[in-house]
Amino acid sequence: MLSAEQRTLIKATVPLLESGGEALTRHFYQLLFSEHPEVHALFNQAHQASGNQAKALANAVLMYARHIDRLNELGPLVGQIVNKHVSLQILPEHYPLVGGCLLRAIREVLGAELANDAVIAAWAAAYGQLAGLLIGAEEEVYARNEQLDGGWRGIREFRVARKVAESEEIVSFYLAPVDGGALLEFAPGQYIGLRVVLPSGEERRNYSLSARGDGRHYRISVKREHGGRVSNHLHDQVQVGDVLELYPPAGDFVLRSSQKPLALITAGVGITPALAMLEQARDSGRPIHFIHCARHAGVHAFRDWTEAQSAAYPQVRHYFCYSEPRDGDEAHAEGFLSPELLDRWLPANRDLDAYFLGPQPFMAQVKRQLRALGVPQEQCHYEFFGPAGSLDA
Ligand SMILES: NC(=O)C1=CN([C@@H]2O[C@H](COP(=O)(O)OP(=O)(O)OC[C@H]3O[C@@H](n4cnc5c(N)ncnc54)[C@H](O)[C@@H]3O)[C@@H](O)[C@H]2O)C=CC1
Repeated sequence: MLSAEQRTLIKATVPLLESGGEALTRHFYQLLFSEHPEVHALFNQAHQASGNQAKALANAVLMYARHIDRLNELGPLVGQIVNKHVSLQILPEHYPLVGGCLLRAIREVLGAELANDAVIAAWAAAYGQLAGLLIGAEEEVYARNEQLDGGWRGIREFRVARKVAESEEIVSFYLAPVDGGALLEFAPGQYIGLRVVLPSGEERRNYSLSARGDGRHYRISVKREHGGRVSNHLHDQVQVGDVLELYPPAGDFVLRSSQKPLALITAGVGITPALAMLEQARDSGRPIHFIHCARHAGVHAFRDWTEAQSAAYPQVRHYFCYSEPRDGDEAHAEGFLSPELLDRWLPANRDLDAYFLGPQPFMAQVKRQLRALGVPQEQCHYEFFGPAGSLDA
């Protein structure tokens, strides 16, 4: 338990973290990777290079410091972190490594005067409290996943049963457990954790489950990322019959129970979780507005499938928008998604549930546009692939 004095010291560091938070976390990651190279695999190096991971940690630390008196008001943040950690198999032994480097980084970036012994001790206590909270919540999930039918803890081997090209840059993998056992059920919108060992070392990634599944396979659909170590490995090296190592499904970007009209608005590879969501929602009979933005038809994955869904289910409407159409490409509109298009494609009654996913500038725009169109903000849901960020900056 933190003392009142320690809480005061923590709160006093909030403005410092706000102005220098990212410098602090960047320094922290440098320390962490130089002192504990074994944790490299737990962090996607592309997110590292872009600075997103440092921003996300800065944001989390800041939120925690701001709410130190009322941790129950942290909202979805703790759940989001727990889900990410579980999907990458973060374990109790990782916390002291992170904690030690974080405290050192605070001291070195703020300087000995600002980060004096009392401040460091307060942060050590706060970190210990946060770590205890997360370790407890994560163990609950690990234990539950292990006990559920078809569940498991840690790694389970899956064999690639099918590999299907979905567009010029997205490939689906159908994965069946090598042990032939049952499959843990998941909620559409969730992702699995994948561990691969490459010549350059171990890597872990999350991939959304892109189909509701047949109870025997999970499906992931992977976009080839320029320079992406894991996506290029999956595209080029992994073939039918090969074995991949998975951690159980996780994630809280899932459909909330509702009968209101549903808008699934995606761009690029962000379409993947929305496919499974559409499958889940279509059986309920609620109206579904499936809006997808792609650069052009060549990279528009699952077009045939989406069209077949709206042909088979009258309550499903689909709209495609191409930002860089090639000659002969046909779509419902061209350019980026605009307020006018959304206005036209969404039902006139704006009391709907919207789930959107795509590149960050796209999500920021959709969020603003939905608000302007009068969709209640608490009915708008989105997720970041990789470290959480902010759409409001
Ligand atoms: N939620 C998340 O965190 C997601 C992140 N991404 C990341 O975004 C990157 C690009 O994803 P791709 O599938 O290659 O998408 P992309 O680059 O093919 O773009 C798809 C569509 O997004 C829209 N879009 C792109 N930039 C926009 C902008 N500035 N404003 C408004 N709309 C815009 C356009 O309609 C475009 O056709 C990837 O590196 C991926 O990892 C992708 C999907 C989800």
